[in-house]
Amino acid sequence: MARIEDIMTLAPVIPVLVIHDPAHARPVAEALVAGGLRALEVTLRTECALEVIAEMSKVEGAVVGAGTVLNGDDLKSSVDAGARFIVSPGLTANVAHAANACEVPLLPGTANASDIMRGLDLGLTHFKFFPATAAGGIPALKALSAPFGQARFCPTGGIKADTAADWLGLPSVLCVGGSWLVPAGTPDVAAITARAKQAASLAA
Ligand SMILES: O=C(O)C(=O)C[C@H](O)[C@H](O)COP(=O)(O)O
Repeated sequence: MARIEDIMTLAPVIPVLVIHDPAHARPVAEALVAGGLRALEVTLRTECALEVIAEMSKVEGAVVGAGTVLNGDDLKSSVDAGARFIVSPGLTANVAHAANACEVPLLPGTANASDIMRGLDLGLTHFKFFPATAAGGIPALKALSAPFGQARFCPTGGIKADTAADWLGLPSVLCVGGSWLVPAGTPDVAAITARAKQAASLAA
């Protein structure tokens, strides 16, 4: 089983993907991998998300995970579809236990000290910080990182191409997540690869 830190350090940015058409899965994944982003988070926000996970998993170099995983059932169907890591907007014992049972790395969302302490109790040390900008931005994550020296984060929510580097400058941040790489609509693969290259070149 891979460790979540191995997934988080594949590249400085994890694209958060909302894909409405399974036909877009492979071109989008190929464009992102070509730009240097290998860990891809497919959110379970669309009907076809599990199919998209299966399709993207066929792309060489792609390490495809599921996002918006809200419970154990979501987690199990994502793993069955081929997800190699799991991202959740929050942290519940239900999802953490399901991840252990399925032996899949988990990146659960935390927004405050109590969330992080619940995660530490469950044996977790790597967390999403969500919603990063709305939950207080960089000052909030700096303050939260102080008492939790062992914790490492992937801030997500409101981060864009021009703010990612500031977050990546924090010692507790291994990578950031964001949906800016693949805007809604028919994918422009050249533009996606260009954005991915820019993101991949950021210092983690
Ligand atoms: O769907 C999930 O599992 C989430 O937790 C939310 C997403 O990670 C953010 O919505 C991405 O944020 P933006 O980059 O601001 O679009």
